[in-house]
Amino acid sequence: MRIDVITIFPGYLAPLREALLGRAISAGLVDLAVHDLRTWTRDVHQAVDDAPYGGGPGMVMRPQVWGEALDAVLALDERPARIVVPTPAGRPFTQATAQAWSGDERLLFTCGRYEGIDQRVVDDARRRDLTVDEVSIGDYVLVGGEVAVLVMVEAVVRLLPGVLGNPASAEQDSFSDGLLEGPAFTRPEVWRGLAVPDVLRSGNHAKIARWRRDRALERTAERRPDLLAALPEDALDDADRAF
Ligand SMILES: COc1cc(COC(=O)c2cn[nH]c2)cc(-c2cccnc2)c1
Repeated sequence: MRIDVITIFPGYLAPLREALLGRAISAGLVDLAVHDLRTWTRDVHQAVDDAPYGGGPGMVMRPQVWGEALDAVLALDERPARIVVPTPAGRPFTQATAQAWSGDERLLFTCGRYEGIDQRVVDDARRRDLTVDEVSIGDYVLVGGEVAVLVMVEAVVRLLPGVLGNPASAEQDSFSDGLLEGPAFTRPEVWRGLAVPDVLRSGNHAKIARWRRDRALERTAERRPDLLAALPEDALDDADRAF
């Protein structure tokens, strides 16, 4: 997978070259290229923003600079790219999104700052039949899209074959069965007077699986009833309902 990121703060993306993601890049599982948006400015001040039409607070990122940057970066590779715009106004980015994008050949992230990017940049790309996804990583406002890109790249790249040492861990992700993960424990058996639940040391794998499922259902019902309500009819068996 090729990943391009266009930003006015390339340094913000440095963490992508650390640890797991860094190893995925060194192993050639991911090609990462970070581009400074100001490369495509033409004025001495390298202006990337201007006042919003219609008034209102803050500034908007100029279409000319973004248009030239997108065209230039797209042209660097003939593989079709999914253009991703992180924004509070986007569709929710979920594990399902990460799963879907992990099959893409190329992702191109555009990091907006200020109040956002002139809408015509997205409109122009879409009318050229480019895939443009405006997505939100959560209902809060960040100063720029860079942090959202770190989140999304990590969620996607960890799903690529060969990236995680233990692929089972991605398959048994939280949300993979639509429920939250239950509690996890490791040694010692007793820590500060708190013991590991006996069932987990019983060696009875059926009982352990049942206990884990019950804890996941309990936690999901308590913290994310919306996820429980969204489960397909056949997702819960009689034992689940009994819980
Ligand atoms: C592209 O347009 C953007 C992008 C961003 C950065 O992304 C996020 O904040 C985000 C992404 N998922 N959840 C939040 C922020 C603004 C923005 C800032 C101030 C007021 N209004 C909007 C605009």
